[in-house]
Parts: sequence; C-alpha cells; structure tokens
Amino acid sequence: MTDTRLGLTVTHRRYVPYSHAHYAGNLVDGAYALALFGDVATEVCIRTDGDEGLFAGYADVRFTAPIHAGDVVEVTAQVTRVGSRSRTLELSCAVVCRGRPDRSASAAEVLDPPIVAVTATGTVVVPAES
Ligand SMILES: C[C@H](N)CC(=O)SCCNC(=O)CCNC(=O)[C@H](O)C(C)(C)COP(=O)(O)OP(=O)(O)OC[C@H]1O[C@@H](n2cnc3c(N)ncnc32)[C@H](O)[C@@H]1OP(=O)(O)O
Repeated sequence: MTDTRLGLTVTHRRYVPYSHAHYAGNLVDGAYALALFGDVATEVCIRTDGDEGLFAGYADVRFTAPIHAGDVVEVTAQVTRVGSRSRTLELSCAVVCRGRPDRSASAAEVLDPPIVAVTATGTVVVPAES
C-alpha cells in the first residue's frame, strides 16, 4: 500500500524584509533560504508525524539566483521518501514578486514565471512512534 505521506507538499510565502539585506545590492545571505526551509520542513513534520522534527542534513544545496530584500518568496517542501524515522524532502525557494526601484522606491511587480533561487534535498528525523 502506498504511504499517504509521500507527495505531501507544504508551501510558505514570505516577504523578505529590508532588515535582512546583507550584501551589496540588498542581497540576502544564503542561510536566509535555509532558515525558510527549516520552517516549511517543520510544518511537513507536524502534518506527517505530529511533531516538529529535527533537520538531520542537506544534500545538493544549489543557489541558482539571488534573493533580494523586498522580494516575496515561495518556499515549498515535498515528501519524496518516508523511512522509519527519516523523511526526505525536495525543497525549493522561488521569487514570486520583486521590487522595481528603477520605477519608484515602492514599485514592485509579480514575476511570471517565478525565479527559482534555491533548491535542495533535505532529511528530517522524527521521534519513533510511542
Ligand atoms: C525541521 C526542524 N523542526 C527545524 C530544524 O531545522 S532543527 C535544527 C537543526 N537540526 C538539529 O538541531 C538536529 C541535530 N541533530 C540531532 O538531534 C540528531 O542528529 C538527529 C535527531 C537528527 C538524528 O539522530 P538520531 O535520532 O540518533 O539518528 P539515528 O537513530 O542514527 O537515525 C534515525 C534516522 O535518521 C537518519 N539519519 C540520521 N542522520 C542523518 C543524516 N545526517 N542524513 C540523513 N539521514 C540521517 C537515519 O538514516 C535513520 O533513518 P531511518 O529511521 O532508518 O529512516
């Protein structure tokens, strides 16, 4: 029988505050996306196992495009493997809206299609069933 947790997808959206700008051009650091992956993975664990879980590791983290302060990002986690206590997740962070400071200080637009900025494979571990 197929495990109903396989394929479960959780999505979070977040506005990237200017207080998180870290590098030239209002770029945020790469760890910012990893923190968002931790949050979306936590909701996955709550939904699959009734526990926040713990991140055990990442494989194949790829930073494919910059994330800027003022972006709106969409972070997605999909369960691709269910082990005994481990769950493997495919993670992505895509920019769905972006500021247009060339137009005005507060101008911004929807990106269609979104720009995929970070992808990774992650493993979370949940407690054994009591
Ligand atoms: C999602 C969170 N809510 C948000 C976070 O980001 S938490 C913050 C960062 N993470 C941590 O602080 C966790 C620190 N690490 C630990 O506490 C432990 O290492 C662990 C709980 C993650 C694992 O320890 P333990 O329970 O002793 O592991 P094992 O009994 O050896 O293995 C259990 C299963 O987990 C698999 N596994 C263990 N380590 C890894 C790894 N580095 N990469 C991939 N998989 C790992 C192991 O294979 C077992 O899998 P199965 O149960 O057989 O499926």
